[in-house]
Amino acid sequence: ASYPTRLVPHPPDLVKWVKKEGGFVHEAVKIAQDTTFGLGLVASGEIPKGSDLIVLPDHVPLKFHSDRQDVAGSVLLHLSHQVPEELWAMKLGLKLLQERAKVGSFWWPYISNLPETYSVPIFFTGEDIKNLQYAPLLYQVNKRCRFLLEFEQEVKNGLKNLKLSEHPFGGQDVDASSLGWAMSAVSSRAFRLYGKKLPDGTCSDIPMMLPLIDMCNHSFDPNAQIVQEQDVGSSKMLIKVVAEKDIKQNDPLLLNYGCLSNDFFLLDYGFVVPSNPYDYIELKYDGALMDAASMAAGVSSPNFSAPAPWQRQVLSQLKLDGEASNVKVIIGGPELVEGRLLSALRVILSNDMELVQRYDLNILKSLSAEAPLGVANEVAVFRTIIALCVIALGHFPTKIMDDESQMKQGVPVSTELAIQFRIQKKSVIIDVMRDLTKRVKVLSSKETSTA
Ligand SMILES: C[S@@+](CC[C@H](N)C(=O)[O-])C[C@H]1O[C@@H](n2cnc3c(N)ncnc32)[C@H](O)[C@@H]1O
Repeated sequence: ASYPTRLVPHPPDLVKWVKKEGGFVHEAVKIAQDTTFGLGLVASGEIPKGSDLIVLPDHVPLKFHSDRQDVAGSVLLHLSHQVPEELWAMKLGLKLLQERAKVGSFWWPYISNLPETYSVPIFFTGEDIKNLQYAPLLYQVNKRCRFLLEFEQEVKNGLKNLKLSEHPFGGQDVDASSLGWAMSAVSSRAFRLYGKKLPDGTCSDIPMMLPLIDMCNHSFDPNAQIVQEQDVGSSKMLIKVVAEKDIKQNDPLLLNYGCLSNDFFLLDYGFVVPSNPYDYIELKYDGALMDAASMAAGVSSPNFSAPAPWQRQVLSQLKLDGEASNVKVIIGGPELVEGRLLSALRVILSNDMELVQRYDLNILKSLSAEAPLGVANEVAVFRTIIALCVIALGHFPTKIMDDESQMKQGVPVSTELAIQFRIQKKSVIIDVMRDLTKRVKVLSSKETSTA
């Protein structure tokens, strides 16, 4: 359990503040320390399904808004334009930093209740980043770290020579570490909700920080959910948390943050979900790798490196070959084997062009389509994927057993998170291997019983 300290030692009472601002908080909703996930919301009594738990009026959420009329506003807007879209949390983070620095900010009761530190990997030591042992995440972490260092320079340049009255951060120094704090505060707590109605009737999707609501921890089996409603008699939106189930006394109030892989849980929220059904590993669809795997699986002279023209055609339909190709494929998650990889293997391991062309590609992509190109083909496909899994496991420098004994020795929080993360990635691979081994057994018994 970790209990990050808050920005100030004794922050104001958030529940009282939300009520004072015209919001509603169910009398049985309390902030509690006793969860394993830091602070959380807990029911102090029974709450029936359908009850409103928290209602926030429109002016309480913190959104990116910048007044271009004043200099400070336009400086902030200019800086925000330099943040790439995928790092939207940094954009709202600029607003958060501005409010954090402002004396008498409307949001101070909220901001002072935010954690002082975050366990996201941008704050890991170089050693712990390596401890993740998984290249796609290392890449993302390094990208974010690089961005923060470059953005620090942009911000410093943008703030140079400004008068105090024009300074968006009240004259305070802003560096990579404070930018990282703000980005993590937002990525771990903001929700993307409907913004204003656009002229075409659709709604824009805007990130916002929701005071008090963001004290709810995550579960894939939540008992509460966020809903947006039009306020009666006005055009303003209310944001509510509603009980999705009957809630018992002492139950934590839990929201589903999204069906995300552990890469995103760790990068954005600083935690890892054990046995996460949405976790997966990324592989590259590469002819040489596929040949190696299928040979290890007992296929004699596979032709992944030199597919026949009709097979290449299918590969390019699957965007695994040709100009606009995307060779990143995934194993694990709800699909178990990405449809593009499964169908590519089925097609390349078949030499029956006519049979392949009889099928819709969507059927060939589906694991529930039973051995569409024959049992022998399906067995070769599954064995090849199992061999791919063995190769992928071999890329991790340690085994799960080593990881577990390292954890038992007692390690710092960030090392523990890195080890948990890589244990989960390896478990995803092992689970896929187990599942496919079972399928191979079933298929082989079918083959022998029909033989
Ligand atoms: C929206 S905040 C929830 C309130 C937070 N616990 C606090 O102390 O302010 C999200 C953070 O809570 C923690 N958290 C939420 N759900 C979690 C879970 N299922 N497992 C581990 N940590 C969790 C993580 O630190 C995450 O970044």
